[in-house]
Amino acid sequence: MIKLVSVKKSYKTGAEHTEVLKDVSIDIDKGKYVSITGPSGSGKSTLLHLIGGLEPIDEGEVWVDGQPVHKMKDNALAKLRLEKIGYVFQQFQLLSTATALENVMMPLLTMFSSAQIKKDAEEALTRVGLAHRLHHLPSRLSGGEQQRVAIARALVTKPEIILADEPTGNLDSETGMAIIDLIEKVHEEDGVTVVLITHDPDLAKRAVETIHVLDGKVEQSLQKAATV
Ligand SMILES: Nc1ncnc2c1ncn2[C@@H]1O[C@H](COP(=O)(O)OP(=O)(O)OP(=O)(O)O)[C@@H](O)[C@H]1O
Repeated sequence: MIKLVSVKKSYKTGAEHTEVLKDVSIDIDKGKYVSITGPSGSGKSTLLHLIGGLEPIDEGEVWVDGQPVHKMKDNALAKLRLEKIGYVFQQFQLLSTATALENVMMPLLTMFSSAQIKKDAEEALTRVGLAHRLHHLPSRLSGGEQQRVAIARALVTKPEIILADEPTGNLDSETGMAIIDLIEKVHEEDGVTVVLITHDPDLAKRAVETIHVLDGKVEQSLQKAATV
């Protein structure tokens, strides 16, 4: 489902040149639940951005569902992202002036009629336990509720892949665990491929495989005691 072949990625800021990923190859099968771990600044978010086609690579190949992300033009990439990928971020990234319902309707705006969009968004919010919060602005929701809205927004297009960048990073441990339970439920029920960045070793162990990022290289390994 996701394949990176000998990928290199660096950033230039003024005279500074940071080589973030040096020679990265990974292979994630359809329906797998994979965690990404590694020290701060090691390149975990960069790796997730490359998988999601959010940033260009310097060298190598990125394949998502058989499509060559490294060769695709902006329009084709936008279509791939919309149809295949749901993102969940640490900072929720909700539009503050839009209600929960409007935030979840947004990814669908170019796709369907308005009645269908509203129905799908309501269903997604109901699925994450927020049927009673449809018309709340993000500022009137708790952190955990805001992350549920973000998950509903990721799910509303029925993606095959969920990319989650530290989704529990801004939440207390109990709320964070409820969010992980929700992501795992979606993974199990829908067979969605999940790639999740986490600093928490216990959370990382719940995935079937772990990709550890260190010094620009990655090591992909099976969990010995995977629970999911
Ligand atoms: N757009 C950018 N421009 C310049 N440098 C960048 C950019 N994005 C990331 N970097 C640099 O690339 C390196 C890897 O960043 P990245 O965010 O991928 O690390 P991370 O492992 O996700 O870190 P954290 O765990 O702290 O979120 C860092 O040194 C960072 O400063």
